[in-house]
Amino acid sequence: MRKPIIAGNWKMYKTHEEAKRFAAEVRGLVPDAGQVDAVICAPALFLEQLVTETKGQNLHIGAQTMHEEDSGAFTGEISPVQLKDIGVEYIIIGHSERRQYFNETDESVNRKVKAALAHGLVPIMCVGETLEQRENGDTNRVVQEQVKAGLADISAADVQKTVIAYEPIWAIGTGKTATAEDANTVCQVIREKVAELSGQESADAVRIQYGGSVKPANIQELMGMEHIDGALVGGASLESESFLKLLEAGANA
Ligand SMILES: O=C(CO)COP(=O)(O)O
Repeated sequence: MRKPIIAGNWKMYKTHEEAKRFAAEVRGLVPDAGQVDAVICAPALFLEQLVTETKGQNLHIGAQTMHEEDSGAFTGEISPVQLKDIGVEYIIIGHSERRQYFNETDESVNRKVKAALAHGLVPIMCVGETLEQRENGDTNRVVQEQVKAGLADISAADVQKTVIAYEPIWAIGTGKTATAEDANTVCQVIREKVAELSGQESADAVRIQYGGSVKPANIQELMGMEHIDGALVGGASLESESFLKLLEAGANA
């Protein structure tokens, strides 16, 4: 069985003080590691502090993007080596907001996924269609192409360590969720693509999250679906109370 993974994506929210308060509020309340992997992907500024403040708990810290090189003259960027050095364990790669506003492409996503794996970070690789693509019946083709390009030249052992997040762009921050059945269908399409690219063992092991307006009220139904192994959550991960409810639902899935 695949262990559920619930990850919060704080995006560009919270002050230093608010991040600190969140860590204090969840202390001692995170379900244990046998039940669920719990992750917070925070703004880079707060990563080191959060790693320290969550030590010894089943709450793992991730970044929201990174550069693929180990070091170099890339003003403003952060490398996998630097993230690993301060105790970061997860990295979101190719979020639709990065693809839309920061020119990330399937090719750069692939380079970053490889770099993350090479440095022992767990990549959460995001895929998903726009509303227009969905309305044109292109959803399956779009996500299959993103998965194929994103996982190009990655060994089966590394594919099995990767988390794929299916986030339909029209469902992000809009309050619109894909129905659990629709989300499950696309996650199944992704799993079948992984089987074709990397073998059945990879497809059985790879964890696929759904993301897009996930909240305590709908997570249970989503987690009940065969091909949905977790959630990547924006808005509902910002408050400790709702994040803990999401973890609880993940632990009981
Ligand atoms: O983009 C998301 C997580 O990466 C989803 O955001 P919301 O949960 O706020 O819709």
